[in-house]
Amino acid sequence: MNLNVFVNNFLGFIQSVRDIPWLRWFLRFLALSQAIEPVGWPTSFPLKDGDSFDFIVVGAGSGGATVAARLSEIPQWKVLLLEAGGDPPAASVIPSLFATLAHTESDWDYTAQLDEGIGQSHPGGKIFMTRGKMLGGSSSNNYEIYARGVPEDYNEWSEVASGWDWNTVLYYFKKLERMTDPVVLSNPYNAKLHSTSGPVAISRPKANAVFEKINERVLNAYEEIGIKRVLENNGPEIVGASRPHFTFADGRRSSTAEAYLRPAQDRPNFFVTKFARVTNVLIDPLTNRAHGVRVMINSSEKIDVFANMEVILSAGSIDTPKILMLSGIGPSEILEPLHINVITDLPVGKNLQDHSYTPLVFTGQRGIQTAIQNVFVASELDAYPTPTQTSFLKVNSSHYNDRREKPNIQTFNIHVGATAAPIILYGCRTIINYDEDYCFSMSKANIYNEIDVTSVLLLHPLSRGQVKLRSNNPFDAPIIELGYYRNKKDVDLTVEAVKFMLRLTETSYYQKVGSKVVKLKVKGCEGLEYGTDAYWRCYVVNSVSSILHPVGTCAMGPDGVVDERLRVYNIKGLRIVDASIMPLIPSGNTNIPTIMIGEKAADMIKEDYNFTWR
Ligand SMILES: Cc1cc2nc3c(=O)[nH]c(=O)nc-3n(C[C@H](O)[C@H](O)[C@H](O)COP(=O)(O)OP(=O)(O)OC[C@H]3O[C@@H](n4cnc5c(N)ncnc54)[C@H](O)[C@@H]3O)c2cc1C
Repeated sequence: MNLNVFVNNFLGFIQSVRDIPWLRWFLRFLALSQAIEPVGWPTSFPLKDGDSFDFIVVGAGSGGATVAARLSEIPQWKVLLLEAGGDPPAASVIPSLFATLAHTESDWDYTAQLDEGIGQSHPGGKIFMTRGKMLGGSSSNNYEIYARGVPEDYNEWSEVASGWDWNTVLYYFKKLERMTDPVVLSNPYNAKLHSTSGPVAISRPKANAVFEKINERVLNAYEEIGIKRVLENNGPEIVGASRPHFTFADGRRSSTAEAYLRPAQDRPNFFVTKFARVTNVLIDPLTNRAHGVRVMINSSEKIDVFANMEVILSAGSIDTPKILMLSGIGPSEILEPLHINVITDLPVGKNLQDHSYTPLVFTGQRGIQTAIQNVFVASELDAYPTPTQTSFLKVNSSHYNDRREKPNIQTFNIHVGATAAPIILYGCRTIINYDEDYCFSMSKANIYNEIDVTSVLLLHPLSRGQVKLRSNNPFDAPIIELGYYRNKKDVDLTVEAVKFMLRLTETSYYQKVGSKVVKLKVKGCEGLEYGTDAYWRCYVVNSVSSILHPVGTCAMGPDGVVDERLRVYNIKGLRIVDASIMPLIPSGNTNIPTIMIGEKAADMIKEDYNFTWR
């Protein structure tokens, strides 16, 4: 047993007795020490020009690491996994440090564009579109919120792609999951939806007493405005509020690098090459068969490697469409002006859906004593750094004429003690790219007061964006048009949800502390009277940002890019396994649905080659 395995097992034990304060501190120390030690990740296979494999998987993220590791369970298959980045750094492994990963070498550091007149509080209408560039992809730098979506999401998928209904995908949600929360497991209604034997570790560790008290306060306030409290957000009740579960446990992030690649790395038929950036798929012009990929190794050497059976693209919702278009698969109106030969005209890059959000900031208690909670952030090194609550709700959807049984809004709240203003300013400017006026008005509110930053997320936008090529140079970043609010009904629903959440100031705790909604300086809304309908409409339009869930750019379905078995139309030997295949964005965060896609894809591929694996 190596040191990491031993330490992980030990941490698991300590997690179960973590109410004892000195043990908790010991746990944090160990979490940090094992993250710093860079052992346990797969070593990089030295790829050579002309090498051949059975399957080549491009991108080791939520979808790619999962499908590659599962395919390598068949000993006869030689599986190559190519990843443009390297190992996850310590800040990825330590659960509380995710915010420090933006703009590092582990981030693609893309910028997304808003349409003119939308999101004017972002200089130039630009939003930083962080994507993980390392083993585990965005599962290694995301914010670790655990969400599956609701049954209706997948039943709707199955209307365009058979075999993706809830009952089928639930099997894979359970297959991937190692639920460690005793509260969920001890309730029979909830427990039956969960599993304790999958690779992705899920927890909701008890926080310190100060955080717990704050969580209670916020959840009570939610109840007062009519959002009921539920045991968990992935249980039988599809609307309601709770503390979320997280994709970490035992002081360590459970990315797909951790959950799938580390356990599979010693298989003799499994090869992982890091710092290997694929520029295009090699397609035989006579047969339209994908037979390999062109790869840039260590930013210097360009080589071709070959796939006897299939190439699987798992580069994510931004890079998979980019690679396809550079390979001649995509809309002719984009490829032809760039002098790319069109092999097949498919709606690649279209149908981009994302969860946009509008932040609301509420002031809480005033006084230096509220700064105390910031001290406790350090004590949550192995867990979540702030008190955090999430809720799923269905606000009046008359504008949508929507009868579907699913939530249409998610809220995500982080509570920050007073005097964290410099950190708020940093996050607001550097991570999200709001302008100075906006960020100063937010951080100023926190100098003497604690604040709640409540993001109101639109779960099922009708608007669509698009990923386009900037040029035919594979090293140029693509154009990412988020397309928010192209359909005005999305504005209507968000305004309605924002107004609903404003009622928090009427609840007992918020009243007691004299809570106010912070008047953020939103560009474009200067002349409007605060609190009017016109004001909130302007606020929603111009303070919008991205929760970083782009999906759907290579959608599954008859009008899309892949069929229900994820095979690219008109091309043999080419599949897509990542968030880009989602025909509709689910009711919640997108990491776990993407891992589910990886699990199901692996089984479908095994079936297609007559290996049944259930
Ligand atoms: C900052 C952030 C916070 C988020 N928070 C949450 C959250 O709290 N909960 C949640 O559920 N979801 C969250 N998400 C979303 C979720 O993580 C993603 O939807 C999911 O990881 C997407 O998986 P994927 O496989 O499609 O892409 P990725 O996981 O991004 O994987 C793509 C992989 O392909 C590699 N790649 C790309 N191009 C190439 C190339 N040309 N050659 C070789 N390799 C390449 C990339 O480096 C990457 O490793 C967040 C995302 C981000 C970025």
